[in-house]
Amino acid sequence: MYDAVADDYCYPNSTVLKNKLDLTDADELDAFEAEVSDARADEELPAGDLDFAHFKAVHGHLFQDVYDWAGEIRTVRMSKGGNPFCFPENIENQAKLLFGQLKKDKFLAGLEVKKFAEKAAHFLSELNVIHAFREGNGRTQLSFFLLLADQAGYPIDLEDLDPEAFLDAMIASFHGDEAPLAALIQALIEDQPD
Ligand SMILES: Nc1ncnc2c1ncn2[C@@H]1O[C@H](COP(=O)(O)OP(=O)(O)OP(=O)(O)O)[C@@H](O)[C@H]1O
Repeated sequence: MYDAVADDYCYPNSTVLKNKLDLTDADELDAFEAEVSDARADEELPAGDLDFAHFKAVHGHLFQDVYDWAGEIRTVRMSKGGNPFCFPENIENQAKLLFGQLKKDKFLAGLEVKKFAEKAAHFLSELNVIHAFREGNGRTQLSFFLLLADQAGYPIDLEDLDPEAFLDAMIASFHGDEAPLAALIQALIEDQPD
């Protein structure tokens, strides 16, 4: 749940996001959203160049059944747990910088595991600060990270991810400490069966 309450994305006098099924009950929407985005995540994700357009396409794929604005950046300010994300008017520019750096870094290919984990943690942390979408950022970040890791030669199985530890690490990274996130990523890679 975001700190930001009712906005134009929500039904009048409600914090439930307008959705394609017109579900107005928060629990029903959560359940539907979880089910269909999981199913979409199991499908082949859109192909792309690991750029911002690709990232948005992944969000569009995961949430196409739920929101009209799937794949489109948000237009409202948001925060979580008191932590403010990028203002909407700065999202495009910040994303251009972040994805530009990723390209300069050759999409993190050819790095030994520790370096890859550090760089990937930094990328994920910055991506989270941008928080491009009104909803679905966490799931899109993870799906995109899997594509990135796969292409860099480090295929990862998310079954092995501890969601609570991951969330704590993401929040720590928001406050500038990327070490727990890097350690989690490194452990995920090292724990993969050969
Ligand atoms: N207090 C916080 N400060 C900074 N970032 C946070 C905080 N709480 C959660 N996050 C980040 O925001 C993501 C969730 O964003 P959002 O709710 O848009 O995504 P989601 O896919 O709908 O939800 P989830 O990731 O919980 O399934 C988390 O995965 C985490 O990376």
